[in-house]
Amino acid sequence: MTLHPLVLLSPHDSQSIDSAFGEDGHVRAVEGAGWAVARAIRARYAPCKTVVVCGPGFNGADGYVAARWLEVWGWSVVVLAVAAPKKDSLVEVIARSWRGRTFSEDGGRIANADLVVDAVFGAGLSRPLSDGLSHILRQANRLVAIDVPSGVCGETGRLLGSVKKAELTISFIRPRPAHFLEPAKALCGEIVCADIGLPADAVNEVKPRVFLNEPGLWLLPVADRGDHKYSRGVVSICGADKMTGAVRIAAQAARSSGAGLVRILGGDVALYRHSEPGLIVDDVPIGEAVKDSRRQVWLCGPGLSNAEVEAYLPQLISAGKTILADAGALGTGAEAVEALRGVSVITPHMGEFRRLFGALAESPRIEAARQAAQCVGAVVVLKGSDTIIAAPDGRVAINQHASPALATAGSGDTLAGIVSALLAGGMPAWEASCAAVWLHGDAGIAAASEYGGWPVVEALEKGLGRARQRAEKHQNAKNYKNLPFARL
Ligand SMILES: NC(=O)C1=CN([C@@H]2O[C@H](COP(=O)(O)OP(=O)(O)OC[C@H]3O[C@@H](n4cnc5c(N)ncnc54)[C@H](OP(=O)(O)O)[C@@H]3O)[C@@H](O)[C@H]2O)[C@@H](O)CC1
Ligand SMILES: Nc1ncnc2c1ncn2[C@@H]1O[C@H](COP(=O)(O)OP(=O)(O)O)[C@@H](O)[C@H]1O
Ligand SMILES: [K+]
Repeated sequence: MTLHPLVLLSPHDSQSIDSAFGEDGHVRAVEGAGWAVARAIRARYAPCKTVVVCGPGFNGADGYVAARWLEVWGWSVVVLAVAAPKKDSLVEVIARSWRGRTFSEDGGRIANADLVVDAVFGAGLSRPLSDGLSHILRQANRLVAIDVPSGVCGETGRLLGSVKKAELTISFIRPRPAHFLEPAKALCGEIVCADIGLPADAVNEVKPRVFLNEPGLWLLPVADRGDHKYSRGVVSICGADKMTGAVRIAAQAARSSGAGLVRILGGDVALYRHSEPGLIVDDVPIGEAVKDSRRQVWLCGPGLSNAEVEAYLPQLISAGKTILADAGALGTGAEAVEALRGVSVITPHMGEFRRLFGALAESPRIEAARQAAQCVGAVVVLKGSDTIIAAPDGRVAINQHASPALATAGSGDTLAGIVSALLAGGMPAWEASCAAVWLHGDAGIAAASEYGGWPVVEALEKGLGRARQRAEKHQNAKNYKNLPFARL
């Protein structure tokens, strides 16, 4: 068994791996890690005056090994040991293998260095970085971080103190969630992940819950000769009377991402009937429509007022439909959360999330999404530049495949349409949501390149067919390409 290439290692996973290494294996792992750091640096910088700032734990140990290699290769290196390793510890043994110049006080060396390597603390930081340490690192002109810039919580991307931005961050085995979560993401620079080998026993011990959202994490159903419109899936959308644009955008997105049939029920029926000819528009009571067993998947929320949501949502839930609740269906407070029980997916942006879950919105986004998913019993797609897709069973995907071109009104309706189409195509809720976020991002990237970075929302749906094609091509690939980090 191997560790899935899209796993992101939490500090807890990392500790499981470390315990599987045993003492000898751990020394080899640190040697491998330090060597990888030195190689990544040598590949990017010319030999220069370098200070490696080492902390008391294994992050520091990686730093001592990297210092040793850089010096072997003729670099001018000094170590600044900001905290000594614990007496008689493995880190102390590894630190002794560094025979070069070592200082315990900065004495202006950092400010005068061409390059500073931050080997102070790793991803499992347990308490805030002291002001003294942040002050030392902040003086660096160019900084390379080992594992994470010190002060970053590897699990959540939260900052535990004032953190200096790195140009390059080198991590091991698999990247950390923090590398792709704001605010830490913006401070990591280029991410490199080095393969330092994995003890055989470790794979069974690691129970990964966090993944990078890329094709291969999920499988889209592929077109089949025997397809018919019902096998491709039917999406029904609750029609709005006033904000009709949101409904039409969602409907077009669902059609463009593979739904066999898209129907709008109610709202401004006359207007919908005069919009796109490929839509079916129904003017029957919701109680009637839910009796049709082919209409299992419903999108409820885009463009809807509170009163409209109240007229649709309870009936859909009691009919046992597969529901995506978005926008208008994401009301305020505990009652609104209660009203959502029974839906499969919710897609809040941060404002909607705060409205629904109040104080939970102050937690780091990954924690907030995970807890909200457990609370509602639905997949939570917490939208943003680092969209998080959390399942009630604790799985979380972090999406990087996106573009700021998506920051345009109606873009969320497009996403809701895509998720609905994939649910109707038979994908489970978490996989459908992850895949939809990726397709949405891919369409955004393509539209940005076609329209110089500033596409209107209608441009997104045009890119969805191609986005799906790209995902289908990559989802079976064994060697993952185009990932948002380099491999070493
Ligand atoms: N499996 C892998 O992925 C591999 C990982 N590797 C490397 O191991 C690194 C993780 O090592 P690590 O566990 O020793 O943690 P690290 O941060 O170096 O030190 C913790 C020490 O710092 C202390 N301390 C904490 N916070 C503090 C604060 N604010 N202010 C002051 N002190 C503070 C803390 O004290 P304590 O909380 O115990 O009291 C403890 O003594 C990882 O980042 C990577 O570089 C590779 O070598 C090989 C494979
Ligand atoms: N800077 C950004 N980078 C990547 N994606 C973004 C960015 N800004 C917004 N998005 C995406 O665009 C969509 C906007 O959704 P939403 O705020 O609901 O818009 P609307 O309500 O206008 O349809 C979300 O999927 C979000 O993740
Ligand atoms: K570090």
